[in-house]
Amino acid sequence: MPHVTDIEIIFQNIRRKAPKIHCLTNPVTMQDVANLLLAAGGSAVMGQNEKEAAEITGFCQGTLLNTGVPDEAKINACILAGKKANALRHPVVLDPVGVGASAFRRETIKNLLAQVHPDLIRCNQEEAAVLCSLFSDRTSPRSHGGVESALRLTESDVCSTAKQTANLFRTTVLITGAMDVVSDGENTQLLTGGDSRICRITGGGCMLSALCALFLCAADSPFDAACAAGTLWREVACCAGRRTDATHGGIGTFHTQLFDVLEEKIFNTETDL
Ligand SMILES: Nc1ncnc2c1ncn2[C@@H]1O[C@H](COP(=O)(O)OP(=O)(O)OP(=O)(O)O)[C@@H](O)[C@H]1O
Ligand SMILES: Cc1ncsc1CCO
Repeated sequence: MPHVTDIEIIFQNIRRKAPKIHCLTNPVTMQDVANLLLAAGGSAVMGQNEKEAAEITGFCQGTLLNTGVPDEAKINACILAGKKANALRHPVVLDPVGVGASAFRRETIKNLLAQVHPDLIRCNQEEAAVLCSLFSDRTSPRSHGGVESALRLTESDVCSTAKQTANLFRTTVLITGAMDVVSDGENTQLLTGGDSRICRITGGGCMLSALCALFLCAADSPFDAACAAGTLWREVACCAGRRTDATHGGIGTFHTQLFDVLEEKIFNTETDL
């Protein structure tokens, strides 16, 4: 896990650079993703028409390929944006939402991964297992949870899956769930804490993927960025939960508090949360 001062340096870089992220995302969580990036000190440009995707990538600093609610044109736009970002050496984050949910998703995301190199894959346990099965002889999970994970891996299995995914795609991976694991194939880091109420709002993972894209624009390596973003998002959920309890709030309060706490952590590090 990055040292506190390393996280502070990432925060300073974000505040100074205000990175703009080209987000190819999904209509379910699009507004949360845009607001999260603004709360965290960056900004979003949503553009997923094939005719403009690469052009928009060119003036942004990072690229988020969230394949939720896919169609052919959207995946083609992801490929165009991803290739352009690779050519410019801009960081690319892939969030392969529900990749196991249909043959169409498996085929199109496999095609995307054959043409675009993500610097970070942020996914849940089931999505990681399905990705591995696409490019190895690992068997695909037999039942799937749609966009949620039907898998509940042990700590040692999730660590070995993270390492396998990182090695297979020569990248860094952040697998989320009851515990998170970051691996670049050599280093593996477990992240714990948080608040399980995050599973009762949609987009907890989509927002984290956007935060990772922002942190990749401000950290020394994808591994440091993923550890810092994953750790921060769990701390944010924990503080949001405490504040929700203190005001006897429900899941709507928790959702709103995620944005308030994130903004305070990045812009007012002196605040006692
Ligand atoms: N049981 C849990 N307890 C605490 N935090 C959790 C738990 N499960 C997931 N999280 C956290 O929720 C966030 C989202 O992870 P999750 O695995 O739910 O992503 P996802 O399935 O891609 O989400 P979505 O599809 O809703 O965007 C991560 O920060 C993760 O650490
Ligand atoms: C529910 C849902 N379906 C596609 S994307 C999404 C948001 C959480 O990933």
